[in-house]
Amino acid sequence: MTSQVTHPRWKSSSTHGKAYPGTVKNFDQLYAELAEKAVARPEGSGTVAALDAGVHSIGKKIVEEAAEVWMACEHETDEAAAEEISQLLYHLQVMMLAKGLSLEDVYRHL
Ligand SMILES: N=c1c2ncn([C@@H]3O[C@H](COP(=O)(O)OP(=O)(O)OP(=O)(O)O)[C@@H](O)[C@H]3O)c2ncn1[C@@H]1O[C@H](COP(=O)(O)O)[C@@H](O)[C@H]1O
Repeated sequence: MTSQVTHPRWKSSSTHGKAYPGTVKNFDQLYAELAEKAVARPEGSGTVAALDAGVHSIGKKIVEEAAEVWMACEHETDEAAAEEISQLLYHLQVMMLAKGLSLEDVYRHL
């Protein structure tokens, strides 16, 4: 049987940025920013350093962040859980770039 999860905040929060301050970026915008950095390679970019470290290192970071998401969701505040989830999404995007995968490559499986 398929279980359905419902959460009141899914209904009340905007998915189009209206509920957030102007500085907040969405998933596509972050990917575009990281893709640009991968090419321009600005000094001090953690993304460039992560890409240079390679797929193995990025993979380890993803596993670490995934564990932090799990722990935060079970034992910490919703805010902490949301922050950990954002970090996991970031590292997944870094892996996509390392592998040369576009957003469309991933989205077509959703
Ligand atoms: N959204 C993120 C982001 N989320 C997570 N992280 C990285 O992931 C780490 C996660 O923090 P943790 O506390 O879990 O890990 P940590 O063990 O303290 O950190 P490390 O020692 O492992 O780096 C952070 O320290 C960052 O290095 C991010 N790094 C960058 N971004 C965004 O990516 C864009 C490009 O960033 P730069 O490439 O650094 O310019 C900017 O918009 C940033 O805001």
